[in-house]
Amino acid sequence: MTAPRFADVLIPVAVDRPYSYRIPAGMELGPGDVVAVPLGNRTTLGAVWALRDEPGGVSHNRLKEVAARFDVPVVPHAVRQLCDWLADYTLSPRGMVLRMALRDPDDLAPPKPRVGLRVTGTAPGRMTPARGRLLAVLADGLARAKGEAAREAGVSASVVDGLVDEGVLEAVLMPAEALARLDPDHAVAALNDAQHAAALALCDAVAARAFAVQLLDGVTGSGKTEVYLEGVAEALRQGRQVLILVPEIALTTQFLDRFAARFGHRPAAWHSGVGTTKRGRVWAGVAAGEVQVVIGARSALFLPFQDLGLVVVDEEHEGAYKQDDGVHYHARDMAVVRARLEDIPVVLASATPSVESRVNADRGRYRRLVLPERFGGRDMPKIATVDLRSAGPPRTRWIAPALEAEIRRTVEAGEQALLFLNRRGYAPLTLCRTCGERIQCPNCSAWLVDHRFRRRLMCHHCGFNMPPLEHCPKCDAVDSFVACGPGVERLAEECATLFPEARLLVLSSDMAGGIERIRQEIEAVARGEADIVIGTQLVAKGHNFPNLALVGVIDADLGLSNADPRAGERTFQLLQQVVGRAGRAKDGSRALIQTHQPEHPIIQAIVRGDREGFYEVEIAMREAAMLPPFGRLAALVVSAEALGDAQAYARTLVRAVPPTPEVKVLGPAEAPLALVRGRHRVRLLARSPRAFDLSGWMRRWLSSVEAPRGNVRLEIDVDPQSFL
Ligand SMILES: Nc1ncnc2c1ncn2[C@@H]1O[C@H](COP(=O)(O)OP(=O)(O)OP(=O)(O)O)[C@@H](O)[C@H]1O
Ligand SMILES: [Zn+2]
Repeated sequence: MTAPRFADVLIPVAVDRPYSYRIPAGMELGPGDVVAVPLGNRTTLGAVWALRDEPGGVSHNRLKEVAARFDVPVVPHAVRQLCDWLADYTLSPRGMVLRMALRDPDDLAPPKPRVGLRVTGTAPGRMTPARGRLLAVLADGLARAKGEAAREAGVSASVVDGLVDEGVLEAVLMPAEALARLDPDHAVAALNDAQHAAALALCDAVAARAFAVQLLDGVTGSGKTEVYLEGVAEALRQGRQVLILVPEIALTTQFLDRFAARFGHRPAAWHSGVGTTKRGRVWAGVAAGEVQVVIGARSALFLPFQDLGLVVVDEEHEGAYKQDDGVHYHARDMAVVRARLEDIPVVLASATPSVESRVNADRGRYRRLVLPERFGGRDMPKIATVDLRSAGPPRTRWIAPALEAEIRRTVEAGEQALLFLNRRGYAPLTLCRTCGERIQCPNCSAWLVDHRFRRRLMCHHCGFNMPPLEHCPKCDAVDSFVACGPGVERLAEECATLFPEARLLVLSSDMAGGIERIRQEIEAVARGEADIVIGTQLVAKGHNFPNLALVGVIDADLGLSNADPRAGERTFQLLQQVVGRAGRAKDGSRALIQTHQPEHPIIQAIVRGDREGFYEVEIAMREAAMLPPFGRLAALVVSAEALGDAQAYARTLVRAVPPTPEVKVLGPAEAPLALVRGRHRVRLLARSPRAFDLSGWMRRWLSSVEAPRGNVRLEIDVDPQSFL
């Protein structure tokens, strides 16, 4: 057999098809190899998608040659299949999907050899206390990195340099740092019966080495983490790798510590906050099979695991798993796809499973593992509503008397209260008292949010910001602005007035100091170093605050009012999660929910702790309306600098809709967010039954229409989560 002479190479740009190249004599290529190929007048990176004896389509002589093959990990078979699958399903150019699965070979260079210092035996000419401390640290004769030695001895780097100059210390090469091995039996947790049963089922699934989806459905604080860590342990015993996806990886220090307590070491982390060098090492380690467990954000789905044995998706209901720019994909769903391609089990864990996952479990496609009670028999918080229509706070205040009394009681008892308000900044709207003008973003159909800590008015959609105004732009009145509605900063102001003695902490994703500061503050809350915590949805997610006894929801109606078909589900999940932060270590916890509609079925389901009731009603509603998972949806957003251009292209699309009884195309309609970043947005929505190949149909439809021209853009979102 002769070696194939042509290679189809996929390039990580917005193209859907691989290009054919000639393989130069002497070069051996395999599928997934990372190569350099000429493209136009430059050389670009690509991955070998297929090998052939005949070129695909183009005549032989015009074909260019593959320029080089890089000695880096290949894109594994399962990842190539995942790219193909994801591109087909989401109607994204395959090259853009590959982009998420490729690393620049420069970032994968083996780590530089480490240089250490050790004593030579020569005595220093002059002794100082600092030199003495340094030599004492190095007295064992072992080499240490310069910074490490200086830190351990508490001396400056110049002290070290001085001794090197005198020949007292010498530089030596140190062996590469070996990766710590995780020990599946390092500290096995004692599980309760429900945990034990669920863990056994997981371990069996891992041992079976076959595709299966487990929905780990356990109330908040039931100990889901301990359960899936047993699945991780089983995969480690089998010598296989594990991927754990989390929605907000930067805030998972608590999890990393728990993991280390269970297995002896932390897992490798993969997210945008990890530096390029470190990422390159994780990538290479994953490909070599040396990195055993990765905890990562959604992009970790594309890592080149050599022998993946289990995927865990924690907080599977989280909206953060949906990527809403570039390639629109849902990392939970793609985790299931990857598990199927690898033929391994996947665990979806949540206290509030998505309706999709719950329906899959009810239909028997997923196996449901239930933890019905909190670990240690802890009570769920006692939940009550505050009817804002009759028992609300005085004007321009947001904390009703009943909630105020509860907060006082809590703080006086030395426990923590958490006030939840899903609105960043001071006030969502600034209004001119004289003429009624509302201050809007110049680029978006959105109000500017008053951020007093930063002294800026900011747009939450495009990032536009400006200093607070003195004159009204419309009527020129001076000092005429009033802040309307509450944000977390304003709530903090109210708390400071009501509870001047209490230690207040505001947790919001836009705080100065970024993610690192938020991480520290979350740890401080967990240690009990705040009496009243005021937070956005950031605080609702998976944290363990042992001293937290009261949760107050300032405005439960926020998510209920809009026309988004997922609003009900999202509100239920968010409220259930935030209420579930209370009483995790002690009984007697409470939650108060302020609402204008205490009779609303979702609020009622929360108050009564009636999860099953919620799912029953929500599932019936989705089925009646043919909404996911009973029907399929795909959103198309046409945007342009001029509204007319966007509308014209949207109408062109509608005219070309192939007549198909299964599919209904709704729109065009102005998007709820009609203007973003200076672009006008018009939406279409395609809906089909579940059993219909909507992606394939869309591809046929769109290929019959001319691509948008000029500044008109078309964005496609299959299975949309957001309806803005
Ligand atoms: N078997 C166990 N032994 C000791 N402690 C446990 C065990 N299981 C759970 N816990 C403790 O119970 C608490 C809740 O567990 P965990 O955080 O895993 O719950 P969860 O189900 O993930 O909750 P949530 O969905 O609210 O995030 C934690 O403090 C955890 O350490
Ligand atoms: Zn804006």
